[in-house]
Amino acid sequence: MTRISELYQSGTFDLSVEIFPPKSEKGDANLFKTLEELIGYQPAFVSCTYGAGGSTSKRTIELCKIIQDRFQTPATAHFTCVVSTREELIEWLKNASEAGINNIMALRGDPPEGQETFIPADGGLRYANELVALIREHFPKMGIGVAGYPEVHPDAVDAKTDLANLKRKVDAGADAVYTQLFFNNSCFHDFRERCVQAGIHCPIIPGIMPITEFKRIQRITAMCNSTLPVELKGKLESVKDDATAQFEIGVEYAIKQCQELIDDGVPGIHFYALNRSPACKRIFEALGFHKR
Ligand SMILES: NC(=O)C1=CN([C@@H]2O[C@H](COP(=O)(O)OP(=O)(O)OC[C@H]3O[C@@H](n4cnc5c(N)ncnc54)[C@H](O)[C@@H]3O)[C@@H](O)[C@H]2O)C=CC1
Ligand SMILES: Nc1nc(=O)c2c([nH]1)NC[C@@H]1CN(c3ccc(C(=O)N[C@@H](CCC(=O)O)C(=O)O)cc3)CN21
Repeated sequence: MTRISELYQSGTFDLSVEIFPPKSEKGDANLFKTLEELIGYQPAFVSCTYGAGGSTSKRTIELCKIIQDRFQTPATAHFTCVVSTREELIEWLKNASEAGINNIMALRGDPPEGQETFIPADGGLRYANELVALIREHFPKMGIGVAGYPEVHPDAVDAKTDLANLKRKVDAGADAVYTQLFFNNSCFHDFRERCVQAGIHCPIIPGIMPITEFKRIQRITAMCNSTLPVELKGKLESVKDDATAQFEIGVEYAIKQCQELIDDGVPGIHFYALNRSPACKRIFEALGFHKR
């Protein structure tokens, strides 16, 4: 199956979609329905997150295997440094590789629930660049994606240091950068320009999350340190008791935002679909991507 290193060639456009491991059987059924809907748009890969505290580490591999075997679509497994020793990380990578997974999203990881700051495990890794280096050392052919922060990572000392840290990840061998979700394209443009100036030359893929619910997006943007433009927030607030109106505003906004990015020549878009298909379907169709 395709590796991230083979994507984003000039003249191509690659869609990708992100999901998370559900916590119930009902959640599983919903996820498989979502995958069936979205796979028709032939994403270059589907990525599956890795639960905080490594809670879903086996599930992430299982779901990636299902994405590849049942849905015939390349998978990218998210992978974090949280709670694992070096040896445990290598063991997980071996399992992933044996399951046929060719792509890893290499992350430091969020602190486990109830913990404010990230504390590295004894004998573990502290930063994502160390994880990238570990993967490159033991599995040199693996496709590797890393996270980039147009609005700066919440733990970062400042924007410049954060960018220097992104460069460490790319220099350690990452193939592409996937951005944290953002709603203001000018943030992305500035970020991309700063990346080039800092000597980061790999593809930078915007990460877009369609808004489907005002409450949910407020929760998620707080977690991700992403800003909702004042005007958009006001519009959503004015229909806070109308779920359908919130969805419509979210879809309209994402279509405009993505169309602008495509017109600007981005090599792909990574969609934070997060186990839901209706908004993505509407957006894909409006952008001229049609079902196979
Ligand atoms: N889909 C997912 O699962 C995603 C998860 N995230 C989460 O975002 C958080 C950060 O992850 P990453 O971006 O992978 O972490 P990272 O290790 O690249 O960066 C984390 C923080 O440490 C700083 N830093 C990085 N390398 C450093 C170094 N060598 N020396 C000193 N400081 C350094 C960075 O500036 C940043 O503030 C995690 O909580 C991750 O799980 C982010 C995007 C997507
Ligand atoms: N700091 C950070 N951590 C992440 O894990 C992360 C990011 N940023 N940025 C991009 C995406 C967004 N992620 C998300 C966001 C929301 C859900 C989500 O929908 N969670 C459910 C609850 C999960 C459950 O209990 O089943 C929700 O309704 O909020 C999952 C992954 C993963 N990614």
